Amino acid sequence: MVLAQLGGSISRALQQMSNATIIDEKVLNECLNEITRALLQADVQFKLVRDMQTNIKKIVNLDDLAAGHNKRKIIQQAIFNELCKMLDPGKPSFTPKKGKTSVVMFVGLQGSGKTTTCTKYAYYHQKKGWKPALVCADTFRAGAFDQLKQNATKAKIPFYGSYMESDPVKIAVEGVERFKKENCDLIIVDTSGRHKQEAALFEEMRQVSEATKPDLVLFVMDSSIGQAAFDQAQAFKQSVAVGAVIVTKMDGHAKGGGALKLLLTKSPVIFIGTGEHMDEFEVFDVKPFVSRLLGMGDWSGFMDKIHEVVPMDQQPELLQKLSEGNFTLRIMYEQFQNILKMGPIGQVFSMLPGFSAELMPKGREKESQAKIKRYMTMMDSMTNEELDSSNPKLMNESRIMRIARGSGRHLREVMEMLEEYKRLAKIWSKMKGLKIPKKGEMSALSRNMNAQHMSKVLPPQMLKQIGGMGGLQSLMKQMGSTKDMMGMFGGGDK
Ligand SMILES: Nc1nc2c(ncn2[C@@H]2O[C@H](COP(=O)(O)OP(=O)(O)OP(=O)(O)O)[C@@H](O)[C@H]2O)c(=O)[nH]1
Repeated sequence: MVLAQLGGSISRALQQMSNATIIDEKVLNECLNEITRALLQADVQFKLVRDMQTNIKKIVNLDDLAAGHNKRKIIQQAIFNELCKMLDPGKPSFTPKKGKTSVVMFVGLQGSGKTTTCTKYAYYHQKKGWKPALVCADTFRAGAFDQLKQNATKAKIPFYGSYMESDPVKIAVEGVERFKKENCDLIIVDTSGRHKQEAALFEEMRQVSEATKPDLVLFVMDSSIGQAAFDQAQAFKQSVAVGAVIVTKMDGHAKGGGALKLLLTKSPVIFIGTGEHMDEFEVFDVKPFVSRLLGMGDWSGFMDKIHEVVPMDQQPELLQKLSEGNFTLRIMYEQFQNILKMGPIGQVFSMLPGFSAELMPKGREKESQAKIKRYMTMMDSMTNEELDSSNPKLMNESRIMRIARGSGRHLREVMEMLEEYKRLAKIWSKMKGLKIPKKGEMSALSRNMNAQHMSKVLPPQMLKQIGGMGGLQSLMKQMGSTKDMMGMFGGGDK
């Protein structure tokens, strides 16, 4: 991920501050300078960074803080809040409603990932029960219709386009009309990204927009081209009313942290593209994003993924088992299955408490995926009794040898897998008693979650940093919602 380096620098600065015995002006300044350096290197505007620093210093007035105050906690929270504030454009964009027809027009220069993103956007909604459809109004690039057709067919999404017609406005109107008649609730119009002359492209965008009257115009921005993407956005905004932005190729490394700057656009960023595949596409939500940027996990994102991929009828059972705190090998097996199903493994791992660092080192996704598959093969050689037991003593030497023989793996590998199980079981046992919300009931987490649970889930070091139970309780009160808390601290036990 492009931003991993930036996130690493910021969390290192926070960690260094936390390690200091006394938090004084010097320690605070060092921490803020480190963060400032990291943000400037990430190409964030100087003024924004300076304002952020001033705000944090205003909130964290060390002289005014009585000795009893937990300074580390206050500083960390101020930094988290300021980063969120910096990334939040404030005004939400138009949001299509399921069951009610909306037309969404995609604009962006050729190569930005527009056609791919159209399909990802359609597929994302289709998985959530929408009836999307794709219209190819790019008549300039030969092959544009074929590309859309191929993507749409793969995802089983209806599409419209023409090899013969050269007027994009005509095709756009025909496509939109047809899919309105077919009661599609999300009609996506893909447009051209190139013309012989730039002015002609913008004129075409204006005409397609005027004729189809889109409810939302989405600008697709390529994160790997840095500043140039901004200038493009400005040019498009002059011809059509861009309502929101999708930033693509956030998985690349080309422009380093420059991608963070792209998230600071005046139009809200609503999704990010994180790979070439259909499901490498994520909702962009500021708080969980910042929390992941700082390496703290994203509990709510993980819950959403669970709801997305685990069959409805199996969800209550799995969540119930997890909340009982009996983490058996079978549950681990099922979780591995789900992880593999969830698609891009790297995306999911960073959301899971306890899974991220050990099992899934950054940049070694393929290796980790292979490791999971290996673990699953070994578990295939286990008996039901072994899979359903949460008693670690059951796995004696002769059982381990049998499993190794049965799966054709080394004894050492079986032991490694069992160690991994023990590590995860320890983390998940701390979730015992936690009521896990049903689909669409994220707020229930707030009601059901209390500081007691949180204190069990948090790494002890982090709990100490926020001032133990007392600090945690007041922090939760201040934050108002435990969803945010879980977003912030879902990183789990390390
Ligand atoms: N790594 C990565 N590649 C992406 C992402 N989104 C799109 N791509 C790739 O970017 C390239 C260009 O994507 P297209 O969808 O063809 O680009 P386009 O903007 O539609 O181009 P035109 O149709 O000519 O306007 C393709 O190789 C895509 O697979 C992303 O999020 N990450």
